[in-house]
Amino acid sequence: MPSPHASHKNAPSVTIYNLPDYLPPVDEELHSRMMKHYGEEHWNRMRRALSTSPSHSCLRVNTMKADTQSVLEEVTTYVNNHRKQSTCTEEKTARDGEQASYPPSKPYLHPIPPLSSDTIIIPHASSFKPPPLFNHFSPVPNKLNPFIVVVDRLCGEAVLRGADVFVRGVWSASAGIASGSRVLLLMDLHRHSQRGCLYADYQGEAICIGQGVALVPRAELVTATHGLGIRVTHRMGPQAPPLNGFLPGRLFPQNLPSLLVGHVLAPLPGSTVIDLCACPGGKATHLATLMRGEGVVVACDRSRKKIKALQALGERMGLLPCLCPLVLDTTHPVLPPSLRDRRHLPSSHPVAVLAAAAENTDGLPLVPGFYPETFDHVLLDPPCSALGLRPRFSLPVRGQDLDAFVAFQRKFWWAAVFLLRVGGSMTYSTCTLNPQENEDMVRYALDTYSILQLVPAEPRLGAPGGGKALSDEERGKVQLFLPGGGGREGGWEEGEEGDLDVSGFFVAKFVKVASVFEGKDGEAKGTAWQDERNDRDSGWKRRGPQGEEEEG
Ligand SMILES: C[S@@+](CC[C@H](N)C(=O)[O-])C[C@H]1O[C@@H](n2cnc3c(N)ncnc32)[C@H](O)[C@@H]1O
Repeated sequence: MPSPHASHKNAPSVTIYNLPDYLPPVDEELHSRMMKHYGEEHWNRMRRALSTSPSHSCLRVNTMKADTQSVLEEVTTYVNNHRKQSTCTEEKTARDGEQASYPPSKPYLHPIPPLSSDTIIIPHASSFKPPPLFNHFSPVPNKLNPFIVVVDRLCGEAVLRGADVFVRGVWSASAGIASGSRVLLLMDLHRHSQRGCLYADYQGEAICIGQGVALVPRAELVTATHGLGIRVTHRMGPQAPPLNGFLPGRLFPQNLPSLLVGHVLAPLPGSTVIDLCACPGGKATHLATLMRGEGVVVACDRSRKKIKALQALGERMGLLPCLCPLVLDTTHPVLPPSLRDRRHLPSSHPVAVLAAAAENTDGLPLVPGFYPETFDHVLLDPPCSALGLRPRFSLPVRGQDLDAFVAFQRKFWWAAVFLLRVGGSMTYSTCTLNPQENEDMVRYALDTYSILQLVPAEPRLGAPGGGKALSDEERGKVQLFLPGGGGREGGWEEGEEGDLDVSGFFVAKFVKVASVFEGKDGEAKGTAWQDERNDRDSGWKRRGPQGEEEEG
């Protein structure tokens, strides 16, 4: 619902939407596919939930560097100091005729083992009441009119997740803002005005997302290239505290379902693991931590820039050399066994391959790939349509793009199956609501690679899968997380499996029960899979669809 403050004469032409009524626009084809799968009511509930952030923050403790219980105490102190600070600012506002206050937050360890060993949940008070300054809002300047700052969409989404405003995210600002001015925060939806314009000249559609205190004057807000610009004192929805840069190296903010993936894969110390699509590295660093730094997690990504950043993260977290970041296109990472003989390598074990590798100028190993059936565990978390990320105010994916994601993801599967040793496990995950990339992909994998067996993804936090691609038993083995109240008609009862206010996510686990080279039809299958591999190199399909998680 647009607010009544739209389009006044001699004033910025702005239409303001209220949270959480705002439904992000979606491409027609995408809309109809989702409606068909989830039903109208459920899909609309999910769309609404997508424009809010989860009602908690989730933090993973780096147990290689810190003790979970003492980190919990530090987090509790930090969160409540932050709350007090914000309440002081709100009390000042209260003296000006408004009120806002929130109860103290009680962070806790996730109750389900083994998450209880490293997972801290910070529950947030939540209010969609417009912030106090909004009551004075009018596009026509007047005495009570507060200063307005418009931020871009990505910055706005980060603010709703708990971030302060960095100057790079500022799109437009009122004249006269000084350091210490209280400002109302709007999020621009369409970039119709010019970046850096005066708020009086701003035109467009926006959402009120909160209020804060300027840390620098207007000129710096709109021209500086880095640094904090506004401390946020009130956000629409969950009142998440800023956590970036808090206890660096010891804490890692990570969505709960993403954090679950490491525990589902559950590598033991000394294991040999490959993460085929590793960056930015949340899951790979978790795996190395669970292995207590013993063994190897080969963390591959085709983006050199991202791999360099992952190397720096691994260093900060004390996980090198167990974590081994590697630039590699993992749609074709399998070396033919014949190459091993030619190179006189002592072993095809990944560690031997890494040890024999030359280094490039960045100090990263130059490895063309690995030999078949040499990893104990494989993680496949490929680029996906990312329809589950929250909060989101734009869903740039079109219905027809979904097929492209599926085609691209299938290119990693043969590699995963070839690299995994017999008896080893493979975990597959996505952050999307698209069933083609979730349940349908599991069906594809089971039908294509009969040597893979679906096993329960445990511990269980999510709901069973949906749709018709999997049998009841198979649906019960995978985990599906849907924003806005679970995966079935009418939502879930409170406390029931699936009743989690999280981002959309999917996870499935497999074991490999026979060799790709074994069995009476093994050779034929091996050839077929090689064909699939050879098929990889055509046109844009090789580069993959340009989703959000892609290089760029
Ligand atoms: C969904 S993200 C992975 C997130 C990661 N697992 C984590 O937990 O932080 C997908 C990643 O795959 C990478 N990628 C895309 N195509 C690739 C390819 N052909 N080979 C290796 N990595 C690729 C992207 O650069 C991106 O970083």
